[in-house]
Amino acid sequence: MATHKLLLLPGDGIGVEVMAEVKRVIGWLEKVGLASFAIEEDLVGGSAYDSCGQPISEGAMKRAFEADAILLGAVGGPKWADVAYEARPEAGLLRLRKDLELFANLRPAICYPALASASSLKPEIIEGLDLLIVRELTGGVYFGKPKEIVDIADGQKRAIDTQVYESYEIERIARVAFEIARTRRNKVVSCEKHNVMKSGVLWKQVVSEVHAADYADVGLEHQLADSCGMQLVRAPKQFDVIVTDNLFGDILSDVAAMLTGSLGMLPSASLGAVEEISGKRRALYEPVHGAAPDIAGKGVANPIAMIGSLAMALRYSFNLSEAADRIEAAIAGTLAAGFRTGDIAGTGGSTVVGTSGMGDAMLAELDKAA
Ligand SMILES: NC(=O)C1=CN([C@@H]2O[C@H](COP(=O)(O)OP(=O)(O)OC[C@H]3O[C@@H](n4cnc5c(N)ncnc54)[C@H](O)[C@@H]3O)[C@@H](O)[C@H]2O)C=CC1
Ligand SMILES: CC(C)CC(=O)C(=O)O
Ligand SMILES: [Mg+2]
Repeated sequence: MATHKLLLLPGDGIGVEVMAEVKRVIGWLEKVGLASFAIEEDLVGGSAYDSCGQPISEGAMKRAFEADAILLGAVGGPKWADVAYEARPEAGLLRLRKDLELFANLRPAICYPALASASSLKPEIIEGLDLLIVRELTGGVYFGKPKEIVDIADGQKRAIDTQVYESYEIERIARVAFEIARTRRNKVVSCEKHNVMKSGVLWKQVVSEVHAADYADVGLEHQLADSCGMQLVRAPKQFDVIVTDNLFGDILSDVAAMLTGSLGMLPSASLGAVEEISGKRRALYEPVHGAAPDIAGKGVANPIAMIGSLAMALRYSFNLSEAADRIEAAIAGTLAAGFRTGDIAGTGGSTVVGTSGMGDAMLAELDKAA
């Protein structure tokens, strides 16, 4: 069996706590012979800043380039609120995404049957929900220049962020969305704001051109981002694949997370281009949520998004679909058996557990099915 190079970057806050549960699942996969890993671990975010004065060290970046895949917990927290902007914890994650050219961020939102009542929406609105947000991850306003705060007249200041998209960036993310849609329900909604933003005008035009040229068999609808947010909470099951830019994708995926019951449920994969000769692609897997300082250190964080991110790594980076299926089935089984962390506890009839208790339940479920 091939041994895969896996870099673990737990990060800060609950990132460390949920990564601890993933390590146990990795140990289980190796124990039963479903996977073999050469594992390295390093710092990112505030923990890296505390150690070396940077949100990611050059050594960690080298390891990231050498890894077959990266698993990242989460970064950030109030401890680093006064750190220089360039060295803030989030800058470490943004550098990883940009330098590794991880332009395609897949954020699936699935409502597990057992959690239909955990959502803030009525069960009938979200039962059976299975949508995928394809978020452009290396362009747009998160990276556009200029990005600054400058002094202007009369003691006033001006803050500038710049939304920049070039057509090749839109084309490649559109292709990812159309390709994936063909393996699902064959429907793409492209989301931008062409009514007020030039980048939205180009986005809509390029997506339409790519569609007409190569994907006319796939359903395509354009929605303005604000309306798309409204539709996500009005009738989320209308969506199959949503393709959108970096900022709108960030916001809409937090909304989609709550449809499934909690931010603690949503995994993600950030993928680079497929290399022509090796067929490999750079990849980083992380939960959609952040470091959750409000619950960090309490042992109550939901590890399912992090464990689901491992399942995505097994599927997308290592072609270990049996191992991925087993983990995803264990997530569904654990929820069906009534185990809940506080964020998805709902009312009555369930066993409320902490982070490691959810890990225990997941391992028991994996053992049961082994
Ligand atoms: N990918 C990353 O590393 C991300 C980092 N952040 C950073 O995290 C810090 C906190 O940001 P917030 O806006 O509070 O977002 P957050 O995602 O950390 O938390 C938002 C809310 O969701 C809850 N939550 C999140 N994950 C959970 C889990 N697994 N189980 C149970 N509850 C969970 C939190 O307790 C909190 O109430 C900031 O520094 C932010 O920049 C935010 C989002 C993504
Ligand atoms: C750099 C991250 C903190 C941005 C974010 O919220 C995300 O990617 O989900
Ligand atoms: Mg976010």
